[in-house]
Amino acid sequence: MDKKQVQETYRETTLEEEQEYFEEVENELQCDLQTTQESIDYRNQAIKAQKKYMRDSHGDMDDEEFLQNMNNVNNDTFFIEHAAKQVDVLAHQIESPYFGKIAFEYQEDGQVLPVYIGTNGYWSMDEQDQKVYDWRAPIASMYYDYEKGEASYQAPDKEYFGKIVEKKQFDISNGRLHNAVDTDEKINDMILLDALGKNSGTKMKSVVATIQKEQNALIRNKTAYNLIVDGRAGSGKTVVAMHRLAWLLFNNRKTMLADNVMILSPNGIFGDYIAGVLPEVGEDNVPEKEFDSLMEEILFVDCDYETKLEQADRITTHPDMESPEMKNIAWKSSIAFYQAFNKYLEEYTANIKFKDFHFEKTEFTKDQIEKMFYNRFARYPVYERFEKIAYFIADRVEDEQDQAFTDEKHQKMENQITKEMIYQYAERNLIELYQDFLNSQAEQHPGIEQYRNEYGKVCYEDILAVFYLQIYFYGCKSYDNIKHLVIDEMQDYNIFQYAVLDRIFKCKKTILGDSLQVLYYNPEETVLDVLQTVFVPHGGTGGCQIKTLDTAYRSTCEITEFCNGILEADRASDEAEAHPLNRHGMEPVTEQAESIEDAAGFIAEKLDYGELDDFDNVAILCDDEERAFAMYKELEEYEQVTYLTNQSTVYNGGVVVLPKFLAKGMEFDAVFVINEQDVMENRISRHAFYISCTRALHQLYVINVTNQT
Ligand SMILES: Nc1ncnc2c1ncn2[C@@H]1O[C@H](COP(=O)(O)OP(=O)(O)OP(=O)(O)O)[C@@H](O)[C@H]1O
Repeated sequence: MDKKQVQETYRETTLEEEQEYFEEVENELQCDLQTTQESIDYRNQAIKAQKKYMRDSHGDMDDEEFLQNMNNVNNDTFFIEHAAKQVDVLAHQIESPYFGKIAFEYQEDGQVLPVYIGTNGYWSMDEQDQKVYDWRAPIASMYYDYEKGEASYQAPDKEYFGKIVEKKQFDISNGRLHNAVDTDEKINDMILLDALGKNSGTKMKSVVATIQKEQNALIRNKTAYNLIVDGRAGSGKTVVAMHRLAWLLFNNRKTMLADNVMILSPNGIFGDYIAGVLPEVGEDNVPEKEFDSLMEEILFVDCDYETKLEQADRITTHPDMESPEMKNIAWKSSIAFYQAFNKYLEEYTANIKFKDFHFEKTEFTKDQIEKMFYNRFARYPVYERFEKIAYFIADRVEDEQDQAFTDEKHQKMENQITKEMIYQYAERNLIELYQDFLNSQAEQHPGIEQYRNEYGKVCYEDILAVFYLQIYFYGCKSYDNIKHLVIDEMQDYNIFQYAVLDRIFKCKKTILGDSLQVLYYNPEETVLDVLQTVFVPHGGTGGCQIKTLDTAYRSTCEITEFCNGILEADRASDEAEAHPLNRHGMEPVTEQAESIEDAAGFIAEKLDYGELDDFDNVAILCDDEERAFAMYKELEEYEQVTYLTNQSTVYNGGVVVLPKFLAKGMEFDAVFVINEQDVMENRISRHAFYISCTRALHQLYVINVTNQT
């Protein structure tokens, strides 16, 4: 650790001194940018020359020389790709190299280290000095965690203690230092409020300069295997998720690349919405997937099944919790049902009837197979155990035939043996097996045996259980390269989905959501109960740490309080409501409209009078796709109005009409919520209403259509 400045008594820097330091850093960055750019140009010339040489002397070249030349071209190309990224980072740094500073006085020797903190770090080759620290560096954590006074940070070697003797925030943009202010809590609040008062933009941005202490603790959490964040609407869960990924990638450079992490997202638009955050902090984007496409990719059971959206439609058409549909969904997503199914599968597995097994002239006794199946390989999925046993049988065949098989022949034989064993002992149609289980439960739960919807498709809640069954038996290795999984909107997954995800992604996870933003609600148990059932500690791994976030950063105080009111009756006594920040705006407006045309007229008037012109993003949220389309038709003459569906993957701002369920996780400067039903009537519609209203940053309009359909 370099301590650059040793001072008897520390004196805070003046603006002139900061200006000097700033210019010094800017000059170095400019030089670095120029050198990097020149080396790119040089390598580009080299590639051109190399290619020309290869073309001209193609006939005279032997293979070795040709390969050597190709290698040179590839190396240069690789260099250019890397340098181009560096150019992007440097260009960004020249605009704004850092946003904050602390000076830390070490307890052990009294030396003071000034630490400038930026979106990316900067190491000066000339001075061999860390001019700017990346916000993810261990020492930078103190900037978010402490005011002036005693502080400490955990470096890889040990924890360092001391005190912060200076803390500054810089106003830097377009390569100019406009101001430097000494910060305390009050100033921090002003800077945060200023950031939140701006328009939302169509893509999520990084907020490295204003990360809050409680968010920082989650972003840098090292102790949880599965970190669960239950945070109120707008409390920064997605912010935490994206910055945590950036932190993980930065601090595990050697073992974790962008391809080794994955985000499970609620829909395609959400993926587009978050796509800018990682590149902004100099990281590559990470793969992102929706649960249903993961299931489509892995599930091999041959049947027609309902999608999540079709299930959502069924839920909204039967919102009565006592209807047979809802009762079935509730029961089949419950912890008790999951446990009963597991018990059934354990019994099924325990009762497999083994016999002596013959392959060619080699024999394995029933006892030998049973021992391997129930003891040695008991921790593997059922059919994977057969694969493991097959390996030993193939070895025995090899020995007895006194031949050395090639790897390929060995593998072929293992596959054949596995197939044979499954056929002899355990071959079952998974749907039939599931049906058997349902029938076994039918006496206690009449109607449970019904697993197809009115169109003959396997219901969504049932296909999730069947998917689990497949993974239980066959396992899945497709995602063994993933080292961290982020699951956003955790309240939207049921117990089978979590059990499947736990078996497919055998890695650490960050799981974030809001138990109040649940659409379909089982009053008996919460998503937190579900997570604690699935993610139990085993063999030193697993288990979960549950954390909460209660401050609502997105919306004005007025909107947050309006939203809290919607769920007042539903909130359990131990569930905290969202705490608004001290950011004020217009009171939410509630209007009555006679018809959808009337509601559209209200919005059109605002468009005509330019009342929404100050906003980049405005959303009109309708009950479902059909109603959203009808509203869009009313407003389509306005060229800034567009329509978003479940198939949309890009959102470019403007005024957008979309169904309420698609707005999950997103935010807009102003929101119009169109209610064509009595939204306060039942729990599901109240929650859908709550989710819609919590999307608004600055203005909220609720339009209740009276001639309800
Ligand atoms: N520390 C912060 N500094 C600046 N802005 C922040 C901060 N934390 C959150 N925000 C802003 O608050 C808004 C809400 O954040 P985010 O979308 O992460 O919340 P969320 O908890 O995922 O919300 P929801 O569950 O309602 O979708 C975003 O505009 C985000 O940029």
